[in-house]
Amino acid sequence: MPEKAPFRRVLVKLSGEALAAPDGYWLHPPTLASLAEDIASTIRHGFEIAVVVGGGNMIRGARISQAGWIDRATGDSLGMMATVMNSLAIETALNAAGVAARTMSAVSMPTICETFARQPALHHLDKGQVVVLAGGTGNPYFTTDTAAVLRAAELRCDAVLKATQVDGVYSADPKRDPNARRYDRLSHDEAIARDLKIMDTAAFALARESRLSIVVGSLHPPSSVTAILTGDAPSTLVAP
Ligand SMILES: Nc1ncnc2c1ncn2[C@@H]1O[C@H](COP(=O)(O)OP(=O)(O)OP(=O)(O)O)[C@@H](O)[C@H]1O
Ligand SMILES: O=c1ccn([C@@H]2O[C@H](COP(=O)(O)O)[C@@H](O)[C@H]2O)c(=O)[nH]1
Repeated sequence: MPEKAPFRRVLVKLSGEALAAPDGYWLHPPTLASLAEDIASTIRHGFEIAVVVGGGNMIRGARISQAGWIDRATGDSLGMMATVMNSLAIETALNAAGVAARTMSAVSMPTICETFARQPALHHLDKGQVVVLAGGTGNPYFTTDTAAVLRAAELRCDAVLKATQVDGVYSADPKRDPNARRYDRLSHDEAIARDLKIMDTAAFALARESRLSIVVGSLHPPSSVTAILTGDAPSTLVAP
């Protein structure tokens, strides 16, 4: 059991950009290896980990459909497939780091990975394996933030950790507003009412309904998934 953290089973939401080179797109093997080592360290600290990864290093359906050559639903299908590619890359890096990991996709691809089903996923987690949940919710017009909250609720996680580019939730986007101030803690109601765009409203609303805590922190050193979960790096807690 972790010493400082009040959580044991945590769903880690990684943005797709977390898998890319600092100034690039696609997949960056050294970045993947260091991410896998970070997750391996959380397991040594006693956490049980599920992972959802976004697709922003490859495709976002809303963005590519804006150009007009592809409709939104098809663009979102491409985005969901990007998350499967990212998930398989993380699974590979985790296995190389000595962590048993398996990808389960909401979009059925039986020759490539398991299809997501709740009971087998719970079984894998109970055995201490990392479950990498691919394909978002399996439906267009959603995001992987919403998928993360959905799966965390289904898989009895204690919290979602959104590991991202910034070290918490701010009063405004800190990349745009230098006067934005960071919250240590706020409620789901406050996050929704203040339209704090760190996660989409659907994700916050589902977390509120499921009474699920969301922790937001940075992936950039000296912060890390492990440091956030052990309380050794700053973060914001969104909780009832
Ligand atoms: N109120 C806010 N507090 C903190 N960050 C904010 C806020 N509003 C917007 N942001 C921005 O949100 C970004 C976090 O979103 P991030 O790119 O990690 O997720 P994402 O868009 O879900 O990624 P992906 O699509 O790859 O999963 C931060 O980099 C930050 O600039
Ligand atoms: O449930 C979902 C989740 C995701 N998508 C599509 O995938 C991309 C990538 O996900 P991000 O959360 O933006 O990183 C997203 O833009 C959607 O196009 C989806 O359709 N359904």
